[in-house]
Amino acid sequence: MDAANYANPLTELATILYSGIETLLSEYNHQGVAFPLLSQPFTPSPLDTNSVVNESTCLIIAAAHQIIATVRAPAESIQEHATGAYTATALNLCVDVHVADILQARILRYLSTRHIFQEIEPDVFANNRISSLLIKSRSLNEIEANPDIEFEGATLAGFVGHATDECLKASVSIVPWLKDKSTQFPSPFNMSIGSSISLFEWFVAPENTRRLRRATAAMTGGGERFPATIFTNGFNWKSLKEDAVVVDVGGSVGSVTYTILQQNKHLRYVIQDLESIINKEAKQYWEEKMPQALTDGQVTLQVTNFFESQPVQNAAIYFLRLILHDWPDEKCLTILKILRRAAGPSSKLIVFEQIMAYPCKYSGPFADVSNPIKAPAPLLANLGMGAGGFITMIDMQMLTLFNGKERTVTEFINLGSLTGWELEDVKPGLMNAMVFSAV
Ligand SMILES: C[S@@+](CC[C@H](N)C(=O)[O-])C[C@H]1O[C@@H](n2cnc3c(N)ncnc32)[C@H](O)[C@@H]1O
Repeated sequence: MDAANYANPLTELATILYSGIETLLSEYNHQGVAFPLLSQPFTPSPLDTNSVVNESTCLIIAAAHQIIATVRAPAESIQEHATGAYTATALNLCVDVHVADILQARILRYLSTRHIFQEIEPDVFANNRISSLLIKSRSLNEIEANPDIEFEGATLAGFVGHATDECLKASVSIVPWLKDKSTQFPSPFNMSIGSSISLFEWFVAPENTRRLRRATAAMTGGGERFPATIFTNGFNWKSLKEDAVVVDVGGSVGSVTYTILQQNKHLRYVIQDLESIINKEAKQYWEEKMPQALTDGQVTLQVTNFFESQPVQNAAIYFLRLILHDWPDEKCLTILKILRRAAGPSSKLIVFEQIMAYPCKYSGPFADVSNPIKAPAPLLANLGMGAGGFITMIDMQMLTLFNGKERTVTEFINLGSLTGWELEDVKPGLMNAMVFSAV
């Protein structure tokens, strides 16, 4: 058939790209805010969570990536992806020797070419909007005097350190682990360290203390990257009566509880995690943020292993934020069964996680929240790198570290129905709030 009969996907992609850019710029204009420049350091803006900005950004990124994949020589695409470890390694060095803070390394040319840092004249580098996020919140003098504070408030530096150290080393074991059908190791990470202890137990060893602090900073701050409304509007907390109990299962320091508590002072909260987290990081977090919540009993920190028991019976709410994705199905079933046994008839379970969208069409239950932005053809249904990039990256990280996974809405429904929980509501958003009732 004559090629001229086909609409050229490149032309359609360019139309999506242009119209996305027009929408984006007109929203900034409308709000009276200048569009940020790549060459300027990052500063938070009220438009960071604006829904028009978010939607047009997803469309622009999806179209731009698809254009690049279409026009770039396929061999070049393969080579760039296959050597992604260099980007990771270069970022690792930046965080480890504080390059974003002092700007000295030659390796910066590699990153500047990928728009992380900028080379403003030969051999002179400066931070840009992207690299500025690696600057730690404490000064280098403060960190030298007290290395324990290195990652305090340094979310992205924490994420880079975690992703480019233990995750990168473990990723080398993905292939041998997948190929070895008789492996005794629960995950590629375990194969890389030659032991079956979980990442969380491994972090407890004294030589991994810095890694634990780094990963905790990434997780806590990772929580802050999601607007507070995901948690505060994910459920009608005001509908719960005075002193109703909310249990944050595997809550780490309890940063989600803290967010919910700010608007719901009428409730009581229990934050549960392993001993190493509860007795140190979590205690420190609450003593700094809200010490009276611990003394007056509004917040209880409780050492609990979610595979073994649930000490709080008949709570109004049990919630799990970013827990199920750490574990394979059979482990999730254990966690959910233990919660179901402790639950009363009106207890609810809330799972805060992202839902994995299919890159192809999906029209089953909760399809609207699974693919919230309608993707115009010829974009992928999950918007490719415009929306599906982050969750598929985290999915690989979960596979590497835990043999865990990001799940589709169907997979969440199935986990619930096997353990006595029925999915009754899903709130859309950057992260979804899935509300299950006990059946
Ligand atoms: C990905 S983090 C999520 C933390 C928290 N829910 C959040 O969103 O900030 C997973 C948490 O599960 C905790 N954890 C791992 N195994 C556990 C277990 N067996 N019992 C209780 N908590 C556990 C870890 O210590 C860690 O804090």
